[in-house]
Amino acid sequence: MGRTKEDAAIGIIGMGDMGKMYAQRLSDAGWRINACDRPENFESLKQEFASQKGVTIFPNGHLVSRISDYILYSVEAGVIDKVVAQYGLSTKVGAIVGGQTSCKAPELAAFEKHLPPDVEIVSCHSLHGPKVNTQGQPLVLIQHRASDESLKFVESILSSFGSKHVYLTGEMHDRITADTQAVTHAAFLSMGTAWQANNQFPWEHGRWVGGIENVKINITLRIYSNKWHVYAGLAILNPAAKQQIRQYAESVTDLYKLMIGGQREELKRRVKAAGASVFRPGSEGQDLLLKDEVLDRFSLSNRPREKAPPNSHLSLLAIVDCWSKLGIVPYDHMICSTPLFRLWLGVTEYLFRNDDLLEEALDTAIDDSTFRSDDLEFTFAARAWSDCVSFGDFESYRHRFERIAEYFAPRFPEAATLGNEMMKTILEKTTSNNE
Ligand SMILES: NC(=O)C1=CN([C@@H]2O[C@H](COP(=O)(O)OP(=O)(O)OC[C@H]3O[C@@H](n4cnc5c(N)ncnc54)[C@H](OP(=O)(O)O)[C@@H]3O)[C@@H](O)[C@H]2O)C=CC1
Ligand SMILES: O=C(O)C(=O)Cc1ccc(O)cc1
Repeated sequence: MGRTKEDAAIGIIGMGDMGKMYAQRLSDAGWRINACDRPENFESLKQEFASQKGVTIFPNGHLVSRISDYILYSVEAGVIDKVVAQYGLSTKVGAIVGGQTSCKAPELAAFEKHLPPDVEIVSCHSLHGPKVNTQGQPLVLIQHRASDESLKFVESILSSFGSKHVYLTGEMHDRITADTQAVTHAAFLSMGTAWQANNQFPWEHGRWVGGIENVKINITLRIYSNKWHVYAGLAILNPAAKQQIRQYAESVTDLYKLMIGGQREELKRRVKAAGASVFRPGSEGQDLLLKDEVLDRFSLSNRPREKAPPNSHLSLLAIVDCWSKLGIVPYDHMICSTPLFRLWLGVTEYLFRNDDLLEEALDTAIDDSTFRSDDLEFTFAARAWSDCVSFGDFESYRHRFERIAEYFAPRFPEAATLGNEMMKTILEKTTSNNE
Protein backbone atom coordinates (compact mmCIF):
# COMPACT_ATOMS: atom_id res chain seq x y z
CA MET A 1 0.00 0.00 0.00
CA GLY A 2 1.44 3.33 -1.04
CA ARG A 3 0.97 6.07 1.53
CA THR A 4 3.16 8.84 0.20
CA LYS A 5 2.92 11.14 -2.80
CA GLU A 6 5.69 9.20 -4.49
CA ASP A 7 4.17 5.74 -4.24
CA ALA A 8 0.40 6.23 -3.76
CA ALA A 9 -2.28 6.63 -6.40
CA ILE A 10 -5.68 8.26 -5.99
CA GLY A 11 -8.75 6.98 -7.81
CA ILE A 12 -11.69 9.15 -8.81
CA ILE A 13 -14.88 7.50 -10.05
CA GLY A 14 -17.23 10.09 -11.55
CA MET A 15 -15.52 12.89 -13.48
CA GLY A 16 -18.27 15.49 -13.39
CA ASP A 17 -17.78 19.01 -12.07
CA MET A 18 -16.53 18.00 -8.62
CA GLY A 19 -14.51 14.98 -9.77
CA LYS A 20 -12.69 17.12 -12.34
CA MET A 21 -12.00 19.82 -9.79
CA TYR A 22 -10.50 17.22 -7.43
CA ALA A 23 -8.44 15.62 -10.23
CA GLN A 24 -7.12 18.98 -11.34
CA ARG A 25 -6.16 20.24 -7.90
CA LEU A 26 -4.71 16.97 -6.61
CA SER A 27 -2.61 16.36 -9.71
CA ASP A 28 -1.39 19.98 -9.58
CA ALA A 29 -0.28 19.21 -6.02
CA GLY A 30 1.77 16.26 -7.34
CA TRP A 31 -0.50 13.26 -6.68
CA ARG A 32 -0.94 10.53 -9.26
CA ILE A 33 -4.61 10.27 -10.29
CA ASN A 34 -6.49 7.37 -11.93
CA ALA A 35 -9.93 8.49 -13.01
CA CYS A 36 -12.98 7.42 -14.94
CA ASP A 37 -16.50 8.44 -15.77
CA ARG A 38 -19.06 6.25 -17.48
CA PRO A 39 -17.55 4.06 -20.21
CA GLU A 40 -19.23 6.09 -22.97
CA ASN A 41 -17.37 9.21 -21.77
CA PHE A 42 -13.94 7.54 -21.86
CA GLU A 43 -12.65 8.95 -25.18
CA SER A 44 -13.77 12.54 -24.64
CA LEU A 45 -12.49 12.57 -21.06
CA LYS A 46 -9.16 11.14 -22.17
CA GLN A 47 -8.81 13.95 -24.68
CA GLU A 48 -9.83 16.58 -22.18
CA PHE A 49 -7.15 15.46 -19.71
CA ALA A 50 -4.48 14.61 -22.28
CA SER A 51 -2.29 17.51 -21.25
CA GLN A 52 -2.93 17.30 -17.49
CA LYS A 53 0.22 15.82 -16.01
CA GLY A 54 -0.40 13.04 -13.49
CA VAL A 55 -3.96 12.18 -14.56
CA THR A 56 -4.65 8.85 -16.29
CA ILE A 57 -8.15 8.24 -17.61
CA PHE A 58 -9.56 4.69 -17.60
CA PRO A 59 -12.67 3.27 -19.25
CA ASN A 60 -14.36 2.16 -16.02
CA GLY A 61 -14.28 1.97 -12.23
CA HIS A 62 -12.88 -1.58 -12.07
CA LEU A 63 -9.66 -0.44 -13.70
CA VAL A 64 -9.44 2.57 -11.38
CA SER A 65 -10.26 0.64 -8.20
CA ARG A 66 -7.78 -2.19 -8.58
CA ILE A 67 -4.71 0.10 -8.73
CA SER A 68 -5.61 3.00 -6.42
CA ASP A 69 -4.91 3.49 -2.72
CA TYR A 70 -7.58 6.09 -1.93
CA ILE A 71 -10.67 5.86 -4.14
CA LEU A 72 -13.26 8.62 -4.19
CA TYR A 73 -16.73 8.10 -5.61
CA SER A 74 -17.90 11.47 -6.98
CA VAL A 75 -21.15 10.43 -8.62
CA GLU A 76 -24.79 11.54 -8.28
CA ALA A 77 -26.07 10.76 -4.76
CA GLY A 78 -29.04 8.90 -6.22
CA VAL A 79 -26.85 6.29 -7.97
CA ILE A 80 -24.20 5.74 -5.30
CA ASP A 81 -25.51 2.31 -4.29
CA LYS A 82 -25.59 1.11 -7.87
CA VAL A 83 -22.10 2.38 -8.70
CA VAL A 84 -20.45 1.01 -5.53
CA ALA A 85 -22.21 -2.32 -6.14
CA GLN A 86 -20.68 -2.30 -9.62
CA TYR A 87 -17.05 -1.49 -8.75
CA GLY A 88 -16.68 -2.10 -4.99
CA LEU A 89 -15.39 -5.68 -5.29
CA SER A 90 -12.55 -4.51 -7.52
CA THR A 91 -11.14 -2.30 -4.75
CA LYS A 92 -7.43 -2.93 -4.17
CA VAL A 93 -6.74 -4.97 -1.03
CA GLY A 94 -6.16 -2.69 1.97
CA ALA A 95 -7.18 0.49 0.12
CA ILE A 96 -9.30 3.32 1.57
CA VAL A 97 -12.57 4.33 -0.05
CA GLY A 98 -14.56 7.56 0.34
CA GLY A 99 -17.33 9.50 -1.34
CA GLN A 100 -18.05 13.10 -2.14
CA THR A 101 -21.85 12.93 -2.24
CA SER A 102 -23.81 15.52 -0.28
CA CYS A 103 -25.77 13.05 1.86
CA LYS A 104 -23.80 10.46 3.80
CA ALA A 105 -26.40 7.95 5.02
CA PRO A 106 -26.89 6.24 1.62
CA GLU A 107 -23.22 6.58 0.70
CA LEU A 108 -21.92 4.93 3.88
CA ALA A 109 -24.63 2.26 3.68
CA ALA A 110 -23.50 1.45 0.14
CA PHE A 111 -19.86 1.17 1.26
CA GLU A 112 -20.77 -1.11 4.17
CA LYS A 113 -22.91 -3.27 1.92
CA HIS A 114 -20.64 -3.66 -1.07
CA LEU A 115 -16.99 -3.18 -0.02
CA PRO A 116 -14.83 -6.10 1.13
CA PRO A 117 -14.10 -5.99 4.90
CA ASP A 118 -10.37 -5.31 4.47
CA VAL A 119 -11.18 -1.97 2.80
CA GLU A 120 -11.24 1.11 5.06
CA ILE A 121 -13.71 3.97 4.73
CA VAL A 122 -12.93 7.69 5.05
CA SER A 123 -15.49 9.94 3.38
CA CYS A 124 -15.38 13.62 2.67
CA HIS A 125 -17.55 16.52 1.53
CA SER A 126 -16.33 19.86 0.20
CA LEU A 127 -18.99 22.31 1.33
CA HIS A 128 -18.91 24.45 -1.80
CA GLY A 129 -19.44 24.23 -5.53
CA PRO A 130 -16.75 23.29 -8.06
CA LYS A 131 -15.93 26.88 -9.07
CA VAL A 132 -15.37 28.23 -5.58
CA ASN A 133 -11.78 28.58 -4.36
CA THR A 134 -11.21 25.71 -1.90
CA GLN A 135 -8.99 27.85 0.32
CA GLY A 136 -10.56 28.35 3.76
CA GLN A 137 -13.83 26.59 2.87
CA PRO A 138 -15.09 23.82 5.16
CA LEU A 139 -14.17 20.25 4.17
CA VAL A 140 -15.90 17.53 6.18
CA LEU A 141 -13.92 14.35 6.91
CA ILE A 142 -15.67 11.21 8.15
CA GLN A 143 -13.51 8.48 9.69
CA HIS A 144 -16.19 5.84 9.32
CA ARG A 145 -14.25 2.58 9.31
CA ALA A 146 -10.58 3.41 9.37
CA SER A 147 -7.49 3.67 11.55
CA ASP A 148 -6.12 7.04 12.65
CA GLU A 149 -3.20 6.43 10.34
CA SER A 150 -5.53 6.08 7.35
CA LEU A 151 -7.36 9.27 8.30
CA LYS A 152 -3.98 11.03 8.38
CA PHE A 153 -3.21 9.70 4.92
CA VAL A 154 -6.49 11.10 3.54
CA GLU A 155 -5.82 14.41 5.31
CA SER A 156 -2.40 14.58 3.70
CA ILE A 157 -3.97 14.06 0.26
CA LEU A 158 -6.61 16.73 0.71
CA SER A 159 -4.42 19.23 2.55
CA SER A 160 -3.41 20.96 -0.68
CA PHE A 161 -6.95 22.41 -0.94
CA GLY A 162 -6.18 24.64 2.03
CA SER A 163 -9.73 23.95 3.25
CA LYS A 164 -10.71 23.85 6.91
CA HIS A 165 -11.08 20.24 8.01
CA VAL A 166 -14.21 19.50 10.03
CA TYR A 167 -14.42 16.07 11.69
CA LEU A 168 -17.92 14.58 11.93
CA THR A 169 -19.78 11.29 11.91
CA GLY A 170 -22.00 10.59 8.91
CA GLU A 171 -25.05 11.17 11.06
CA MET A 172 -23.90 14.54 12.37
CA HIS A 173 -22.99 15.57 8.85
CA ASP A 174 -26.49 14.84 7.55
CA ARG A 175 -28.20 16.62 10.43
CA ILE A 176 -26.12 19.78 10.02
CA THR A 177 -26.30 19.91 6.23
CA ALA A 178 -30.09 19.52 6.40
CA ASP A 179 -30.10 22.67 8.57
CA THR A 180 -27.76 24.59 6.35
CA GLN A 181 -28.18 23.45 2.76
CA ALA A 182 -31.60 21.89 2.33
CA VAL A 183 -33.76 24.75 3.61
CA THR A 184 -31.57 27.35 1.93
CA HIS A 185 -32.04 25.69 -1.43
CA ALA A 186 -35.81 25.29 -0.82
CA ALA A 187 -36.11 29.04 -0.26
CA PHE A 188 -34.26 30.03 -3.43
CA LEU A 189 -35.94 27.34 -5.53
CA SER A 190 -39.28 28.74 -4.37
CA MET A 191 -38.33 32.30 -5.30
CA GLY A 192 -37.50 31.19 -8.83
CA THR A 193 -40.72 29.22 -9.06
CA ALA A 194 -42.77 32.24 -7.97
CA TRP A 195 -41.07 34.59 -10.42
CA GLN A 196 -41.62 32.13 -13.24
CA ALA A 197 -45.26 31.62 -12.24
CA ASN A 198 -45.80 35.38 -12.43
CA ASN A 199 -43.86 35.45 -15.67
CA GLN A 200 -41.32 38.04 -14.65
CA PHE A 201 -37.58 38.47 -14.57
CA PRO A 202 -37.51 40.27 -11.24
CA TRP A 203 -34.71 42.66 -12.07
CA GLU A 204 -36.68 44.07 -14.97
CA HIS A 205 -39.40 45.00 -12.57
CA GLY A 206 -39.22 48.20 -10.52
CA ARG A 207 -40.04 46.37 -7.33
CA TRP A 208 -36.87 44.31 -7.26
CA VAL A 209 -33.71 46.30 -7.33
CA GLY A 210 -30.71 46.79 -5.10
CA GLY A 211 -29.51 45.43 -1.78
CA ILE A 212 -31.00 42.21 -0.52
CA GLU A 213 -32.84 41.72 -3.80
CA ASN A 214 -29.58 41.36 -5.71
CA VAL A 215 -28.50 38.48 -3.50
CA LYS A 216 -31.87 36.76 -3.89
CA ILE A 217 -31.79 37.06 -7.66
CA ASN A 218 -28.16 36.11 -8.19
CA ILE A 219 -28.33 33.07 -5.91
CA THR A 220 -31.60 31.87 -7.40
CA LEU A 221 -30.18 31.99 -10.90
CA ARG A 222 -26.98 30.36 -9.72
CA ILE A 223 -28.95 27.41 -8.33
CA TYR A 224 -31.10 27.00 -11.41
CA SER A 225 -28.05 27.11 -13.69
CA ASN A 226 -26.61 24.09 -11.82
CA LYS A 227 -27.44 20.40 -12.05
CA TRP A 228 -30.81 19.44 -10.61
CA HIS A 229 -29.54 16.19 -9.07
CA VAL A 230 -27.24 17.99 -6.64
CA TYR A 231 -30.20 19.67 -4.94
CA ALA A 232 -32.59 16.73 -5.35
CA GLY A 233 -30.08 14.32 -3.83
CA LEU A 234 -29.32 16.27 -0.71
CA ALA A 235 -32.99 17.08 -0.04
CA ILE A 236 -34.65 13.78 -0.90
CA LEU A 237 -32.07 11.38 0.51
CA ASN A 238 -31.52 13.20 3.80
CA PRO A 239 -34.33 12.29 6.23
CA ALA A 240 -33.72 15.38 8.40
CA ALA A 241 -34.12 17.63 5.36
CA LYS A 242 -37.74 16.68 4.72
CA GLN A 243 -38.88 17.86 8.13
CA GLN A 244 -37.03 21.16 7.80
CA ILE A 245 -38.32 21.93 4.33
CA ARG A 246 -41.83 21.11 5.55
CA GLN A 247 -41.43 23.51 8.48
CA TYR A 248 -40.22 26.22 6.11
CA ALA A 249 -43.34 25.76 3.95
CA GLU A 250 -45.52 25.90 7.09
CA SER A 251 -43.81 29.07 8.30
CA VAL A 252 -44.32 30.69 4.89
CA THR A 253 -48.01 29.71 4.91
CA ASP A 254 -48.66 30.87 8.49
CA LEU A 255 -47.04 34.24 7.94
CA TYR A 256 -48.80 34.74 4.61
CA LYS A 257 -52.16 34.07 6.29
CA LEU A 258 -51.40 36.67 8.95
CA MET A 259 -50.49 39.14 6.18
CA ILE A 260 -53.64 38.74 4.14
CA GLY A 261 -55.74 38.63 7.31
CA GLY A 262 -54.36 42.05 8.23
CA GLN A 263 -53.22 40.70 11.62
CA ARG A 264 -50.50 43.27 12.11
CA GLU A 265 -49.90 42.82 15.83
CA GLU A 266 -49.85 39.01 15.67
CA LEU A 267 -47.51 39.09 12.67
CA LYS A 268 -45.12 41.47 14.42
CA ARG A 269 -45.25 39.56 17.68
CA ARG A 270 -44.50 36.23 16.00
CA VAL A 271 -41.74 37.49 13.73
CA LYS A 272 -40.01 39.50 16.44
CA ALA A 273 -40.18 36.60 18.91
CA ALA A 274 -38.61 34.35 16.28
CA GLY A 275 -35.96 37.00 15.59
CA ALA A 276 -35.16 37.26 19.30
CA SER A 277 -34.64 33.50 19.59
CA VAL A 278 -32.41 33.26 16.50
CA PHE A 279 -30.42 36.49 16.83
CA ARG A 280 -29.71 36.22 20.53
CA PRO A 281 -28.02 39.02 22.45
CA GLY A 282 -24.30 38.59 22.11
CA SER A 283 -24.41 37.26 18.57
CA GLU A 284 -23.96 40.81 17.23
CA GLY A 285 -20.24 40.14 17.45
CA GLN A 286 -20.38 37.99 14.34
CA ASP A 287 -19.97 40.66 11.74
CA LEU A 288 -21.75 39.15 8.77
CA LEU A 289 -23.25 42.44 7.85
CA LEU A 290 -23.77 42.83 4.13
CA LYS A 291 -23.89 46.48 3.31
CA ASP A 292 -25.98 48.09 0.60
CA GLU A 293 -22.90 49.70 -0.90
CA VAL A 294 -21.56 46.21 -1.56
CA LEU A 295 -24.83 44.59 -2.55
CA ASP A 296 -25.83 47.38 -4.91
CA ARG A 297 -22.78 46.78 -7.06
CA PHE A 298 -24.20 43.47 -8.20
CA SER A 299 -27.49 44.42 -9.75
CA LEU A 300 -28.82 42.94 -12.96
CA SER A 301 -31.13 45.93 -13.10
CA ASN A 302 -30.07 49.44 -14.04
CA ARG A 303 -32.60 51.25 -11.89
CA PRO A 304 -31.32 53.30 -8.96
CA ARG A 305 -32.06 51.86 -5.51
CA GLU A 306 -34.00 54.95 -4.27
CA LYS A 307 -36.71 53.91 -6.69
CA ALA A 308 -37.04 50.52 -5.02
CA PRO A 309 -40.15 50.42 -2.85
CA PRO A 310 -40.09 48.29 0.34
CA ASN A 311 -40.68 44.55 0.14
CA SER A 312 -42.54 42.29 2.58
CA HIS A 313 -39.56 39.89 2.54
CA LEU A 314 -41.77 36.87 3.23
CA SER A 315 -38.94 34.47 2.32
CA LEU A 316 -36.66 35.98 4.99
CA LEU A 317 -39.31 36.34 7.68
CA ALA A 318 -40.22 32.70 7.16
CA ILE A 319 -36.67 31.35 7.43
CA VAL A 320 -36.27 32.96 10.84
CA ASP A 321 -39.66 31.63 11.94
CA CYS A 322 -38.61 28.18 10.68
CA TRP A 323 -35.23 28.26 12.49
CA SER A 324 -36.98 29.38 15.65
CA LYS A 325 -39.64 26.62 15.46
CA LEU A 326 -36.95 23.97 14.93
CA GLY A 327 -34.66 25.37 17.62
CA ILE A 328 -31.90 25.98 15.07
CA VAL A 329 -29.29 28.61 15.86
CA PRO A 330 -27.72 29.11 12.44
CA TYR A 331 -24.50 30.53 13.85
CA ASP A 332 -23.82 27.17 15.50
CA HIS A 333 -23.31 25.74 12.03
CA MET A 334 -20.86 28.26 10.62
CA ILE A 335 -18.05 25.74 10.87
CA CYS A 336 -19.99 23.57 8.45
CA SER A 337 -21.55 26.23 6.24
CA THR A 338 -21.65 26.57 2.48
CA PRO A 339 -21.18 29.91 0.72
CA LEU A 340 -24.89 30.08 -0.10
CA PHE A 341 -25.85 29.48 3.51
CA ARG A 342 -23.57 32.28 4.65
CA LEU A 343 -25.09 34.65 2.13
CA TRP A 344 -28.59 33.60 3.13
CA LEU A 345 -27.82 34.12 6.79
CA GLY A 346 -26.12 37.39 5.88
CA VAL A 347 -29.18 38.89 4.18
CA THR A 348 -31.50 37.57 6.89
CA GLU A 349 -29.36 39.14 9.55
CA TYR A 350 -29.24 42.35 7.54
CA LEU A 351 -33.02 42.57 7.74
CA PHE A 352 -33.43 41.46 11.35
CA ARG A 353 -30.64 43.57 12.81
CA ASN A 354 -32.11 46.74 11.35
CA ASP A 355 -35.24 47.55 13.36
CA ASP A 356 -36.46 50.17 10.88
CA LEU A 357 -36.07 47.85 7.91
CA LEU A 358 -37.83 44.99 9.70
CA GLU A 359 -40.66 47.26 10.84
CA GLU A 360 -40.98 48.57 7.28
CA ALA A 361 -41.14 45.03 5.86
CA LEU A 362 -43.83 44.02 8.36
CA ASP A 363 -45.93 47.13 7.68
CA THR A 364 -45.51 46.63 3.94
CA ALA A 365 -46.73 43.06 4.35
CA ILE A 366 -49.95 44.31 5.94
CA ASP A 367 -50.61 47.62 4.16
CA ASP A 368 -49.28 47.19 0.67
CA SER A 369 -51.05 44.77 -1.62
CA THR A 370 -48.42 45.15 -4.37
CA PHE A 371 -46.67 42.02 -3.16
CA ARG A 372 -49.70 39.86 -2.52
CA SER A 373 -49.66 37.94 -5.78
CA ASP A 374 -45.90 37.33 -5.57
CA ASP A 375 -46.18 36.19 -1.98
CA LEU A 376 -49.09 33.95 -2.89
CA GLU A 377 -47.03 32.29 -5.62
CA PHE A 378 -44.11 32.01 -3.23
CA THR A 379 -46.34 30.26 -0.69
CA PHE A 380 -47.61 27.80 -3.30
CA ALA A 381 -44.04 27.21 -4.44
CA ALA A 382 -42.65 26.52 -0.96
CA ARG A 383 -45.41 23.98 -0.33
CA ALA A 384 -44.99 22.34 -3.71
CA TRP A 385 -41.21 21.91 -3.25
CA SER A 386 -41.84 20.49 0.20
CA ASP A 387 -44.36 17.97 -1.18
CA CYS A 388 -41.98 17.04 -3.97
CA VAL A 389 -39.19 16.33 -1.48
CA SER A 390 -41.53 14.46 0.91
CA PHE A 391 -42.75 12.18 -1.87
CA GLY A 392 -39.11 11.44 -2.64
CA ASP A 393 -39.73 11.50 -6.34
CA PHE A 394 -36.54 12.33 -8.27
CA GLU A 395 -38.27 12.50 -11.63
CA SER A 396 -40.89 15.05 -10.60
CA TYR A 397 -38.16 17.06 -8.87
CA ARG A 398 -36.19 17.03 -12.09
CA HIS A 399 -39.20 18.02 -14.13
CA ARG A 400 -40.06 20.99 -11.88
CA PHE A 401 -36.45 22.12 -11.70
CA GLU A 402 -35.76 21.92 -15.42
CA ARG A 403 -38.98 23.68 -16.40
CA ILE A 404 -38.02 26.69 -14.29
CA ALA A 405 -34.34 26.54 -15.27
CA GLU A 406 -35.40 26.74 -18.91
CA TYR A 407 -37.30 29.94 -18.22
CA PHE A 408 -34.25 31.63 -16.72
CA ALA A 409 -31.66 30.05 -19.05
CA PRO A 410 -31.30 33.04 -21.43
CA ARG A 411 -30.22 35.11 -18.43
CA PHE A 412 -27.67 32.66 -17.02
CA PRO A 413 -24.57 34.11 -18.73
CA GLU A 414 -25.02 37.66 -17.39
CA ALA A 415 -26.12 36.34 -13.99
CA ALA A 416 -23.10 34.03 -13.79
CA THR A 417 -20.60 36.80 -14.43
CA LEU A 418 -22.19 39.11 -11.92
CA GLY A 419 -23.00 36.31 -9.47
CA ASN A 420 -19.39 35.05 -9.39
CA GLU A 421 -18.15 38.55 -8.71
CA MET A 422 -20.77 39.01 -6.00
CA MET A 423 -19.93 35.70 -4.34
CA LYS A 424 -16.26 36.56 -4.32
CA THR A 425 -16.70 40.00 -2.82
CA ILE A 426 -19.34 39.06 -0.31
CA LEU A 427 -17.66 35.84 0.76
CA GLU A 428 -14.56 37.76 1.68
CA LYS A 429 -16.78 39.44 4.26
CA THR A 430 -18.71 36.40 5.41
CA THR A 431 -16.15 33.67 5.88
CA SER A 432 -16.82 30.52 7.85
CA ASN A 433 -14.32 31.89 10.38
CA ASN A 434 -17.12 33.92 11.88
CA GLU A 435 -18.10 31.08 14.18
N1 LIG B 1 -21.84 20.46 -7.68
C1 LIG B 1 -21.68 20.83 -6.42
O1 LIG B 1 -21.80 22.02 -6.10
C2 LIG B 1 -21.34 19.82 -5.38
C3 LIG B 1 -21.65 18.47 -5.56
N2 LIG B 1 -21.36 17.57 -4.58
C4 LIG B 1 -21.70 16.16 -4.74
O2 LIG B 1 -20.66 15.57 -5.53
C5 LIG B 1 -21.20 14.55 -6.37
C6 LIG B 1 -20.85 14.87 -7.82
O3 LIG B 1 -21.45 16.10 -8.15
P1 LIG B 1 -21.12 16.87 -9.50
O4 LIG B 1 -19.73 16.62 -9.89
O5 LIG B 1 -21.61 18.27 -9.32
O6 LIG B 1 -22.13 16.12 -10.49
P2 LIG B 1 -21.88 15.68 -12.01
O7 LIG B 1 -23.19 15.25 -12.55
O8 LIG B 1 -21.18 16.80 -12.71
O9 LIG B 1 -20.88 14.47 -11.87
C7 LIG B 1 -21.21 13.13 -11.61
C8 LIG B 1 -20.51 12.27 -12.62
O10 LIG B 1 -20.57 10.90 -12.27
C9 LIG B 1 -20.76 10.17 -13.48
N3 LIG B 1 -21.22 8.81 -13.26
C10 LIG B 1 -22.47 8.34 -13.07
N4 LIG B 1 -22.47 7.00 -12.99
C11 LIG B 1 -21.18 6.60 -13.14
C12 LIG B 1 -20.52 5.34 -13.18
N5 LIG B 1 -21.20 4.19 -13.08
N6 LIG B 1 -19.18 5.30 -13.36
C13 LIG B 1 -18.48 6.43 -13.50
N7 LIG B 1 -19.05 7.66 -13.48
C14 LIG B 1 -20.38 7.76 -13.30
C15 LIG B 1 -21.79 11.03 -14.19
O11 LIG B 1 -21.95 10.68 -15.55
P3 LIG B 1 -23.39 11.04 -16.26
O12 LIG B 1 -23.56 12.52 -16.15
O13 LIG B 1 -23.19 10.57 -17.63
O14 LIG B 1 -24.43 10.32 -15.47
C16 LIG B 1 -21.16 12.41 -14.00
O15 LIG B 1 -20.18 12.70 -14.99
C17 LIG B 1 -22.72 14.51 -6.13
O16 LIG B 1 -23.03 13.47 -5.26
C18 LIG B 1 -22.99 15.87 -5.48
O17 LIG B 1 -24.08 15.81 -4.62
C19 LIG B 1 -20.70 17.92 -3.44
C20 LIG B 1 -20.32 19.22 -3.24
C21 LIG B 1 -20.65 20.27 -4.18
O1 LIG C 1 -23.39 26.42 -1.46
C1 LIG C 1 -24.35 25.65 -1.75
O2 LIG C 1 -25.29 25.41 -0.98
C2 LIG C 1 -24.37 25.06 -3.09
O3 LIG C 1 -25.39 25.05 -3.72
C3 LIG C 1 -23.14 24.36 -3.57
C4 LIG C 1 -23.12 23.01 -2.98
C5 LIG C 1 -23.94 22.00 -3.47
C6 LIG C 1 -23.87 20.74 -2.92
C7 LIG C 1 -23.02 20.49 -1.88
O4 LIG C 1 -22.98 19.27 -1.36
C8 LIG C 1 -22.19 21.48 -1.39
C9 LIG C 1 -22.26 22.75 -1.95
